[in-house]
Amino acid sequence: MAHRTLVLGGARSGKSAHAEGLLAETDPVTYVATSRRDPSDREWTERIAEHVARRPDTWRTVEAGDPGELRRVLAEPPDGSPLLVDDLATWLTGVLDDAGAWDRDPDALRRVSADADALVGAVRTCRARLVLVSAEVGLGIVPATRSGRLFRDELGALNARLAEVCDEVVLLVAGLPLRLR
Ligand SMILES: Nc1nc2c(ncn2[C@@H]2O[C@H](COP(=O)(O)OP(=O)(O)OP(=O)(O)O)[C@@H](O)[C@H]2O)c(=O)[nH]1
Repeated sequence: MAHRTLVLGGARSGKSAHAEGLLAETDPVTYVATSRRDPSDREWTERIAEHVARRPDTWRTVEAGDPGELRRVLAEPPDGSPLLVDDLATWLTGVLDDAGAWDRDPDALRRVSADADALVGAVRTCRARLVLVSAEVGLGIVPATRSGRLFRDELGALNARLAEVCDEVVLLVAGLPLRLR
């Protein structure tokens, strides 16, 4: 069995469901949610509620909207249980927000880079079975905004580094898994 799996895919590709399926026979699982809740955003709140409703009752959820929280969970997985991290694109959004990096300030970008290094290191040394979900956003047209291009580039680089430290890598396209490693 793979120890570290990276599940990539575009929006609505079915990557979360695929990742959940990989751990369906395992119980309990710690689900690490990296997105930040925003009560003013009804659509996002409903999406999260759908996720919560479809997870087995026995799974534990860790709210890791603070990017550093993910590192802490990877270093000390609760009860050594398998971890499902959903997802690295929202984790990166939080890092870019917190660093104030959207305008490409060099110091802010250095902080982003340091956080990415620390994350990759924490994934490499994580002792628990680990399934990481991340978005593949590099296949469409070049984003019109500087911030859009920054996000696309930073996420593409992060995904490549995560793939290096995972023993299994899968790309979801139209709900179908394509095994890359
Ligand atoms: N804060 C929080 N976020 C959650 C929770 N459950 C799921 N999420 C977030 O929901 C997001 C996934 O939403 P989806 O709508 O499935 O993503 P998608 O990319 O459009 O669709 P798929 O590719 O099909 O997975 C991830 O960023 C998760 O962090 C939760 O309990 N709390």
